[in-house]
Amino acid sequence: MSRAELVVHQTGELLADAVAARLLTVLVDAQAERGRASLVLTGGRTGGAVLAALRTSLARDAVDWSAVDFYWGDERFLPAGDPERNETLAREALLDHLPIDPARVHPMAASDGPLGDDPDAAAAAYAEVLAGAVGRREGESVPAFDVCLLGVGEEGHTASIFPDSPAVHERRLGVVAVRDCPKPPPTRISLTLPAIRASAQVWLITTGAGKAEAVSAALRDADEVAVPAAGARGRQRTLWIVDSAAAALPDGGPPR
Ligand SMILES: O=C(O)[C@H](O)[C@@H](O)[C@H](O)[C@H](O)COP(=O)(O)O
Repeated sequence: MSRAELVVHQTGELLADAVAARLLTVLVDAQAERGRASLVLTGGRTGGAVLAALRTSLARDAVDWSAVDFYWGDERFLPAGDPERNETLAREALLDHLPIDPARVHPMAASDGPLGDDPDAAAAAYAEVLAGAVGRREGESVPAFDVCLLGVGEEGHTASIFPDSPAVHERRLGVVAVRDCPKPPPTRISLTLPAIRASAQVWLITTGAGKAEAVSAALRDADEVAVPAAGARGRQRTLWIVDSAAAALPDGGPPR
């Protein structure tokens, strides 16, 4: 697993544009190398801002969007189209504006879909999607995502993996149902840390002073059970991309 690298941008707006630019470059390079690319999307404010910045980027169409596989790191287990779903956020901010191949968009199940209101069935179904995905390495049950975008919570959660939760202790399954989630809504589907760690690159993107403690703890190699975001590492690269407020500890010092 790669060591965490810190990238600081002055403001949240600049961060969104800079992550969009960085993402476009990685996707173009992946497609130049093998004709396709795969991206794991995240929910949350910061994740949404990056998608909007991608939509308006002048270089947007340097990517062949019909050859990108889109996945989600987590999803709120709600009815299809619910404004609180990360899929709804991604479609409105970006996907509805791109010439994507609908067959290459892989949302996590909604609570009113064919699987019914059963988050365990939804998690198992998503694990099947990953197991059959292109780009999966021999013997692996999860594809080597080119980039896994992740948000970070103030207490150090990432995706829907919260401190000392069943999800953070999961070592075998790649996708789990999450119940009684401290961040509403309470029921979610989430990739686990082993699934996240199958990624070539993991980018944790966060802004605001409220995240500074979590950023600092993770960059100081906090235990992943206490700070799940600390366990989100890519095989090739792990980037913590934050704004100045999230990079500065209350005493004004840098995170490390
Ligand atoms: O479904 C979700 O809520 C997200 O996946 C979650 O992990 C989010 O990314 C973080 O809580 C950060 O959210 P903000 O960027 O809004 O602070």
